[in-house]
Amino acid sequence: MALYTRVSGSVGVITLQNPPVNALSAAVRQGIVDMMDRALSEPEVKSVVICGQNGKFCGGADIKEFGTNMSGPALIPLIDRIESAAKPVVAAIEGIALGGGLELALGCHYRIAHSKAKLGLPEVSLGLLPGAGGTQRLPRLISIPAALELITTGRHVTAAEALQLGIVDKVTDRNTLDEAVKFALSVAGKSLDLHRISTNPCPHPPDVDAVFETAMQRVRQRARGALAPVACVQAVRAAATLPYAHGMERERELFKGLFTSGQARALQYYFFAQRAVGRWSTPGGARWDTSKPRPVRRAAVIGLGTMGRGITVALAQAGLSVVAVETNEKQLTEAKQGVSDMLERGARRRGVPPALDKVIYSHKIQAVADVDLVIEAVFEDMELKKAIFQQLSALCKPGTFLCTNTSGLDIDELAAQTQNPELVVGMHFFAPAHVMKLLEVVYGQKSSPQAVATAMQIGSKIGKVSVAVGNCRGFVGNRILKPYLEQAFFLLEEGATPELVDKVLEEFGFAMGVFRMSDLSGLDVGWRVRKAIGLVAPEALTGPYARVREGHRYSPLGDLLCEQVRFGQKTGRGWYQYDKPGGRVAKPDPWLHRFLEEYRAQHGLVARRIDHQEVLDRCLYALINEGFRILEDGIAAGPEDIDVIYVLGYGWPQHRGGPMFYAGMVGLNKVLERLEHYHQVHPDVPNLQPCSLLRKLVASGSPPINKWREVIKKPHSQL
Ligand SMILES: CCCCCCC[C@H](O)CC(=O)SCCNC(=O)CCNC(=O)[C@H](O)C(C)(C)COP(=O)([O-])OP(=O)([O-])OC[C@H]1O[C@@H](n2cnc3c(N)ncnc32)[C@H](O)[C@@H]1OP(=O)([O-])[O-]
Repeated sequence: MALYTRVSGSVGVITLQNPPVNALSAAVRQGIVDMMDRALSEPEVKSVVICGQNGKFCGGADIKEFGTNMSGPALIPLIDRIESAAKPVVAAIEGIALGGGLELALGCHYRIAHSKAKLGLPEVSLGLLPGAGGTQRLPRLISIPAALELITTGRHVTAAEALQLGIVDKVTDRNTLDEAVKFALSVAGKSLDLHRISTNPCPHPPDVDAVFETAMQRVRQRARGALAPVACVQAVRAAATLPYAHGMERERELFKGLFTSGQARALQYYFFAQRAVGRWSTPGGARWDTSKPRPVRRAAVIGLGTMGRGITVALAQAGLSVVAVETNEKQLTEAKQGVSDMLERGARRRGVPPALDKVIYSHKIQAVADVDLVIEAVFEDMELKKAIFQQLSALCKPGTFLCTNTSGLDIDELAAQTQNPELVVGMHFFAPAHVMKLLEVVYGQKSSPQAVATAMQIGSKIGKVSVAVGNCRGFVGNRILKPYLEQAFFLLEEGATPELVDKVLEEFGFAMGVFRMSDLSGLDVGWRVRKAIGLVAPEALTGPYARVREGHRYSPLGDLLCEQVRFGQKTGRGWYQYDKPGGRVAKPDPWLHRFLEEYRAQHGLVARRIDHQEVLDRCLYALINEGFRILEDGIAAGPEDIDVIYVLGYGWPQHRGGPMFYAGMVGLNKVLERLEHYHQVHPDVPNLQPCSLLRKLVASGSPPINKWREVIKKPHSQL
């Protein structure tokens, strides 16, 4: 809807009304058309202002309408009509002008923004390009290089930057609508010739071809198979090389191609999935809207290794006071320097003072006595963690939430060490903790709804996407990782190389193949966990049972590499070789290829040619199968939780939506059929046996992903 009022006698004000972000739904578009007609036909009205209600100009096209039968007036002619109006039209931008919202503003003759407003064309992150003239008008207004950068990254700019770039004519700290009305009065009757952006030529840099070539190279490198960034460059090129009308045709054609691509669907699903995870629930009935978090003013972090330092920085940057505890004096001294450096670097980047005074350091655990919440981030060792939880339980003031940053140990076992297990919850950060957007909030059998709600709230306060998950080995992310890694190892045994497996996964769109990723995160981490749970038995490494554990196929390849102190990048050798310890450029290692050959010979394995499809099928479907088990077990409340975790924490390509969405796209019956096939070939690999929920979904006619929850019915423990 849009509301019309007349102010100061001669200014028609059109207010977009569609909470929460005034998206351009059919009703809003119709409202704008009707109200523009009215403003243009009233002789008393000399100029027009368009604004949005509740301090938000417009969040763009209504994404919920995509994929439905879109009705109502089309956006492009609507914007053209505004631009060609004989009366000046001023956009009063408060809050946001994003996507179609900014395109609407670019159709206006003038733009006034509040100093706190954010502007941008983020369509690329939805698998689209600005399809209502944005790719043709923005370069005409702010130059090709600047427009390319904004459109291909989807970056939001502040009002100050928008002014500098020339996107807006004025920035104000006062009431934006009042300022826009004043401005509209001042420009009434003046020529609009220079202010119809589409009629202006597109300014050419002298080296225009080189500009586009560089932009194309950059997006191809970053895109990892995503179509939209490439199409964005092509559309801006059309602005530079074609007259406006033809450029618009090209924009429409490219937009259509993207709109109907599976990638746009995947990215739009992912957009809503990121928001859906905030509406968390647990099998015990705790929910986001009924569980009240408790305010946290002071937090403590125990253990200042890499994770603890990152968590301290994340908390301090969000304005929380942090007591940072490290009992090892040498480590404490290093951590002080490390945390301060990170805070200073972050502050420089964000143009704010560093939050150095938010952190108090101590080498005594007693310093936590007065905090509201503790995050334990010591070494991944159950006995050590148990001892710390016992101490925390005795030391902390009543009601302090006790959280652990374990990446997979049993939350209930830790909670059992405390007097108040309901206050214990997992907060699993991902390295580097001050950068990575994901937080798994792990509830145990006894975690109270308030503890879960508080951890979720802290997550959003520090800028994370928090996902509430149940307690099991590895929680969601690391549990799913296991069968994926396992398949990669098996493929090596059967004849593949790390290079082949990584190439296939990177071509699929993963940020890094499984072996390069293992080298980066350190092979010793998983080795230590496998040792702790008794999987690494030195005497079994060469014997007949070297490749069997608990009756199932097991690959000791990772263990054997660790025996050779090949821990990955940190030791300069892993699945690849590096120039030096800490080196980052992975090079194929002839030693490793020989080692694989000897290993196969030793175990009577005959290498075969493995094609790309098999690598992809086995790695991805094993992972997806575990995802279905997680849903079946109630460890994740819905497929969105798994997808968000996998995209944000494990480098799954966003434009493929996440593993569960991908399964739906491929077709659940195909996933089932392929798993059945591979399980038949490898009956000793239980992870390839299709999970019963997958069978149930297929038997129910493979419903769309938003209907899966209806099929998942499970018994659960109570919170
Ligand atoms: C030839 C064909 C021509 C086609 C024309 C194409 C036009 C154009 O180029 C395409 C577009 O504009 S594409 C669009 C380009 N625009 C974008 O990409 C902007 C996307 N939006 C954002 O980036 C963020 O939502 C904001 C920064 C706006 C607000 O952030 P925040 O304050 O953290 O709040 P929050 O939690 O994020 O959202 C609150 C609620 O609003 C909901 N919602 C939001 N936007 C929506 C939309 N456009 N729609 C519908 N709903 C939208 C959101 O789901 C959530 O709902 P819930 O039910 O409560 O969960």
